[in-house]
Amino acid sequence: MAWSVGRICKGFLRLGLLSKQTQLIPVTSVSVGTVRTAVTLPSFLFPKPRDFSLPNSSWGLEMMRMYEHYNRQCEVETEGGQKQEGPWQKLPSYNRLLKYATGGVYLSEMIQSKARLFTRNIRNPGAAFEYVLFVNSEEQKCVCVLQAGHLLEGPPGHVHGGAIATMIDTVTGTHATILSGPVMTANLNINYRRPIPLGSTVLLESSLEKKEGRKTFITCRVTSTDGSKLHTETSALFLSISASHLLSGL
Ligand SMILES: CCCCCCCCCC(=O)SCCNC(=O)CCNC(=O)[C@H](O)C(C)(C)COP(=O)(O)OP(=O)(O)OC[C@H]1O[C@@H](n2cnc3c(N)ncnc32)[C@H](O)[C@@H]1OP(=O)(O)O
Repeated sequence: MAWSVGRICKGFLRLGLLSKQTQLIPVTSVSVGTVRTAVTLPSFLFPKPRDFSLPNSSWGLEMMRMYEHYNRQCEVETEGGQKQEGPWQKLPSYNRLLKYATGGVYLSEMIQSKARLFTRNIRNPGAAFEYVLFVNSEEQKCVCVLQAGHLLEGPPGHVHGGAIATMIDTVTGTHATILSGPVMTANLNINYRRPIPLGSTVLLESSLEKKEGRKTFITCRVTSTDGSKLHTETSALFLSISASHLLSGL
């Protein structure tokens, strides 16, 4: 099992680099007696996975505007007219993580399970979490543009606090993974300052505060897209873990 855990680790570690280099290679693993072996299946058996972070018909004007604002900065033109990577990089988003990680090899139990990423398991576009993440490696920042759909209601007309916490965990967790490799959330400390209207588009901005050994401390602010309204402030602690810790469910 050591080799497959190693590959899974690699998949996690590459998460932050996926958008341009990702080669989607469907690989499965089968168990024969006690020996587990990797089998590459012909790609025509697999549909191309959907990248949920691409625009769809449910995205409103503000969601599109903010998406384009950051997407434009993923590729810039030099004075000589050459295209090169910009300061931001868009992260793709699938409804399962390991299945589509580069070189992804995963356990047979996982193939058969019906597990889906919580934030990407509602098929109806615009109904719940519509979001896209961008990462800025130089500034060690992540930004998420979120359009909160009608199924996320908590107080009438406003977004549920748990749904907000889910998105904060997703953004800071992704950011911590990019910075530190496999991690788990140990602590999320959220101050809810101002409710978020259902259907609105907001920004989640995540910044590295510090790293101390296995600990990665991240802060995250949720604001209106023009930055004038502060909705929540969060400090989060992530602890680096070994992939075997994650897979053994300890
Ligand atoms: C690519 C990703 C994309 C997906 C994004 C979604 C991200 C979603 C992320 C999650 O939601 S993860 C799921 C929610 N989190 C959990 O279920 C974690 C459950 N808790 C654990 O598994 C363990 O408690 C944990 C791995 C977090 C820590 O256990 P360890 O045994 O590795 O650490 P240990 O308890 O020995 O503590 C190590 C250090 O951290 C400190 N620590 C641990 N938990 C803490 C805590 N809660 N608050 C403050 N400090 C804490 C602890 O005091 C100690 O400090 P010192 O080294 O300075 O002594």
